[in-house]
Amino acid sequence: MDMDHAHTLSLPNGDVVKKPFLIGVAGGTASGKSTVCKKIMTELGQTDMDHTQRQVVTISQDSFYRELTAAEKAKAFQGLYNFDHPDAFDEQLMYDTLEAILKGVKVEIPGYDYKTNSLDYENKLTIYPADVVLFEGILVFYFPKIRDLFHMKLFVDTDSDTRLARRVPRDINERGRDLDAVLTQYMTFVKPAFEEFCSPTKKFADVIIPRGADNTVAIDLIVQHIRDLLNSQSSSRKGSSSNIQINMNVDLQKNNETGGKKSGLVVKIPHTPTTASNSSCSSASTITPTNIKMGSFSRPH
Ligand SMILES: Nc1ncnc2c1ncn2[C@@H]1O[C@H](COP(=O)(O)OP(=O)(O)O)[C@@H](O)[C@H]1O
Ligand SMILES: O=c1ccn([C@@H]2O[C@H](COP(=O)(O)O)[C@@H](O)[C@H]2O)c(=O)[nH]1
Repeated sequence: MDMDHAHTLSLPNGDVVKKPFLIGVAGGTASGKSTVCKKIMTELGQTDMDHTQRQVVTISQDSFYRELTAAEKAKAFQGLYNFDHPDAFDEQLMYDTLEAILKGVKVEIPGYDYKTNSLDYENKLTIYPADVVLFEGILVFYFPKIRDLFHMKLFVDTDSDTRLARRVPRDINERGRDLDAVLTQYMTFVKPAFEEFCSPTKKFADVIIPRGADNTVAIDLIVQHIRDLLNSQSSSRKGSSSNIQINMNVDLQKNNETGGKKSGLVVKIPHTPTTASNSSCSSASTITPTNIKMGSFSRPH
């Protein structure tokens, strides 16, 4: 199989399949990862579209939890199972599935039933070859092999009080939990695991989104970037030989240096976009006001 440097794969039989652009979306529990992904899909007009026709799809890391034994399930019901430890996930299956998606293969992924703490094979999600795939979850940047598959990495950064305040009612109302179990699980596993495994992965992000889905500036920028990407893909399918250029390495952190008074942005755009991966943006023009620092990076492979 011949893999070109743009966005398609040429199969030995001459067929050409899409090679998706893979975006990882990490962040603590209830930080707003799914909501951010939904907003991105909606703004791109994808949610009303037949799922076989979508150019952007979202999958959840929760679909890769390991099956629990009966004893583990009994613990889980009392909030005494650690779903926030990396070992709770099937890393190999996650990797193989993302690899298949990147090769343009149609894959089936189970849903997840939080009420029974188990994978839901009745509600499988079929992922058709798509242009952009969003993969969201608490530990999507934890595993180095998986982290390296992403072409772009977003971290949804919502403060822990807000996250707890969202998680408690969500787990009670939507995930069938009682208050005692939710708080026990949070204090025993969720909070310590966030500090140990999730929060340190923020440093791998290309874009940090403070306040999650409320941050419309960040989401609009990301959406615009994806639009540019999809446009460049469709023009390249029409015959252009240019690679996809990604001219963002955005750090959407609060601007503390200005004491929060000036919530401006600094957008640096390279004069001449290059394909050098992780290259710094030394000769850049500056657009203000913004609190975004942009470098440039390009699609790996
Ligand atoms: N910006 C927001 N304002 C208010 N509630 C929100 C916001 N973002 C998410 N929520 C709510 O918080 C809960 C967790 O959000 P979700 O997007 O599912 O987070 P995650 O995918 O990170 O667990 C959900 O009930 C959701 O409706
Ligand atoms: O059976 C389960 C599986 C997962 N969890 C908790 O879910 C979150 C991850 O989902 P978010 O949507 O990112 O919150 C994780 O913190 C697990 O503790 C669960 O409680 N039960």
